[in-house]
Formats: sequence, structure tokens, C-alpha cells
Amino acid sequence: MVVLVKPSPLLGSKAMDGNHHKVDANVLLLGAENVGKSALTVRFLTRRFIGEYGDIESIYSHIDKTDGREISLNIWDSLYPQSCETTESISDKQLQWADGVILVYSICDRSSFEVVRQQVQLIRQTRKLSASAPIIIVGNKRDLLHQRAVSSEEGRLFALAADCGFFEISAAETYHGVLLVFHEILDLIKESRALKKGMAGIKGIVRSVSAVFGKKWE
Ligand SMILES: Nc1nc2c(ncn2[C@@H]2O[C@H](COP(=O)(O)OP(=O)(O)OP(=O)(O)O)[C@@H](O)[C@H]2O)c(=O)[nH]1
Repeated sequence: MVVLVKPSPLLGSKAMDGNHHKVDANVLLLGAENVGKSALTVRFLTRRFIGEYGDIESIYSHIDKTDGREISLNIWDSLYPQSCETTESISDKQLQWADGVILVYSICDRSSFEVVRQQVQLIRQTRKLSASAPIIIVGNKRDLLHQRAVSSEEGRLFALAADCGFFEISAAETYHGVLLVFHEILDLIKESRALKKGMAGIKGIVRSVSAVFGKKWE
């Protein structure tokens, strides 16, 4: 069950967009337990790393400024269901809701990287996520290099092969790395929408030209 919570004023964001801003983007965070999904979300919303985050699945709404433009976004910080198969770890509702997905693993936990691999496969197979919705894979806990279990190259090569973006960051160490991830997913969502609009425009022109010449354009 997803809980729409009003996070503490500390976060400076409201779970419901009280100003009724048109939401510009819904971003879904997925990944195994304990990889840092909440840490990424809270770091982005508050610039802070607070260490322990509790096991609540939450949707936060936040107004962000990129290129001088206000973007209203919802961030769904999902919970990895206890002792479930990875195939059950993502709901159709989550994928139909999302305009973009951030899949998080810990570079110190190989099993969390395997969960991300399976979740990417699941997302692609179910086709519940819009075909144009961007996916970014994030290897978190980069500050724990001495405990590394997944090489940066392996993560990057997998993301490349899966047509996903890729970042290695540390939510504990810096705000900047987390900011880059969220701004990248927002840029990719904007690009995919512009592309969709462009395609619709071309189809419209073809239809009207066909109407004029009465031809069925193949
Ligand atoms: N060293 C280090 N620890 C981190 C980092 N990000 C998160 N953690 C720690 O990892 C643990 C899990 O972080 P969460 O953000 O709760 O992870 P989660 O994926 O939301 O976990 P679930 O609630 O189980 O889904 C906490 O103890 C965090 O302090 C990081 O970048 N570096």
C-alpha cells in the first residue's frame, strides 16, 4: 500500500501538491532493499543525508527549477517487498504511473545489481511502462569503494546494452551527484515528450496531405 505522507517541514516538500501545480513528471524509484532509494530521494528534496529512513513507501511532490523553468514532479520512493520474487516487485500501477524510472543498486551488494537486471527485463517484457519513458540505472554507495562488489564498467556496460542511462554516485557523500540523476531523468522525460509531439505533428501533416490528394499514404 502506498502511503501519501506529508514529510516533515524539514523536507520542504509536500506529499500533495497543495498549489495544484500541473504535475510535469512522475518519477518512480525501484531497486532492492537497503540500496539507498530513500537516501537519494531525501538528499534531492532536502540536500541532506540523514542516515536512517524507515520502511515507508512514499510519494513526494516537489517543485524544481531547471533552465529557469519550474518543474513540478512526483517522486515515488518504492519499497522492495519482503521475501518476494523480483517478478512481483513491480506493480502495473507503478509502471502506468511513471514517466521515468530510476533503478538503484548498491555497488557493494551484487544481489541488488541482479535485482536491477531482472527489473529492467521485467519492465521491458511487461510493456506497461510507456515505450518512450526513460530508465536510469544508479550504482549507489560509491563512497564504499573498499567494499565494491560490482565494477563501474559492468554497471555501465549493462546500462548501455539495456538502453538506459547510468550514474555511479554516493547519496551519503554529495548532493551534486543525486541532482545530476534527477535532472537527467527530467531532461529525458522532456525530450521523449517533445519527440512524441513531433511525431504526432508529422502524422497530422501526412493525414492532411493524404486528404488533399485523396491518396492512402502507406
Ligand atoms: N555509505 C553509504 N550508505 C548509504 C548510502 N545511501 C544509503 N546508505 C545507507 O543505506 C541504508 C539504506 O538506505 P535507504 O535509503 O533506507 O535504502 P532503501 O533502498 O530506501 O531501503 P528500503 O527502505 O529497504 O527500500 C541506510 O543505512 C543508509 O544510511 C550511501 O551513498 N553511502
